[in-house]
Amino acid sequence: MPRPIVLGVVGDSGAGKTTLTRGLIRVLGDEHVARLNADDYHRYDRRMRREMGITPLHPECNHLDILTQHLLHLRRGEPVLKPVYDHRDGTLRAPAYLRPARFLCVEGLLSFHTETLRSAHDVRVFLAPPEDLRRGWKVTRDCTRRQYTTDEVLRELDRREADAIAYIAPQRAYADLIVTFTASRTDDPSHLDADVLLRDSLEHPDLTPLLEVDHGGVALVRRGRDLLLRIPGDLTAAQVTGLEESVWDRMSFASHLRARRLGEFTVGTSLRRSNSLAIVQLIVLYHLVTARATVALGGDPVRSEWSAGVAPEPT
Ligand SMILES: Nc1ncnc2c1ncn2[C@@H]1O[C@H](COP(=O)(O)OP(=O)(O)OP(=O)(O)O)[C@@H](O)[C@H]1O
Ligand SMILES: O=C(CO)[C@H](O)[C@H](O)COP(=O)(O)O
Repeated sequence: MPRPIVLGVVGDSGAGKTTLTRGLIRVLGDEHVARLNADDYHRYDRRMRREMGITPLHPECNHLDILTQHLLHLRRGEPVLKPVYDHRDGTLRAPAYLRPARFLCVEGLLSFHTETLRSAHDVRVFLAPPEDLRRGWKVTRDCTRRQYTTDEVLRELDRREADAIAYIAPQRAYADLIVTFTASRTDDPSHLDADVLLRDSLEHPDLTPLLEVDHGGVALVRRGRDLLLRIPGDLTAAQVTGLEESVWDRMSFASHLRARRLGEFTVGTSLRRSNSLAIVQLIVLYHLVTARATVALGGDPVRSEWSAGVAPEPT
């Protein structure tokens, strides 16, 4: 069996890593995806972190060495016995087996922190929503699913600020795609705009022909060696379908995946849908299935390291 294709999704807590990944797993099929959440590699539980005054964003608060070993095993197609962190009450639990599959989706706060970690990923995505949006997302999520009060989440966010700047933000320089959802036209979370910086470290789908057709304000702008794709949150259903069809047409070898829906997310416990999220997920999906096709034919996905570590221009 060809080796698994490894997707890394990095961003601060509440930035949307699980939301992006969940849709991809639905489309690829649960049975074909091994999912690794790097939160499981926290060195200390919630109570110990509080007593020690350390935040989960600090590299010392995580077994990054073990995470690295496990990623390399999984990438070679070997199972691992991984630690388990339970977000419902902030405790460490008994370890669990994770078996490799066609794709490995890794969500993490610090998965691009070292060169060895970075090079274990075929596709690297960094999520960078504006702070006010992320804080709102985290408060709602932590209060509904992680047993926190609003005051506790806000205090915790303040405590983490320095580590977020020191350790989370610098990782964006190593991503192939940097995604920023913004509430510029409306606060409705189903209609957020999305900016996707397509860095030249990967060969992205050629989206230029799309822009010859009117896709309702979708724009592709050059940013140095990179391209910025701007997706307005208020596209009509027909415009979205046209745009999605154009990307699907560029991955005809994955047409069997086409029927499933992308773009779903939750607010608290209610299920919603976002077209801009669906389009972002489709672009990531393009990279996963393209890399898979390359590996299946005995090759290795091509990566240009020219821009790795070079801070991208601001959007
Ligand atoms: N693209 C999006 N559009 C609308 N809402 C979003 C989007 N991404 C995330 N959210 C909201 O933010 C919440 C938190 O997102 P999510 O759980 O995916 O973040 P995360 O990065 O996985 O967090 P953590 O690292 O803390 O586990 C979601 O439950 C959802 O309400
Ligand atoms: O930054 C986070 C990523 O999910 C979490 O806050 C961290 O993993 C600790 O979890 P919890 O707040 O549930 O104790």
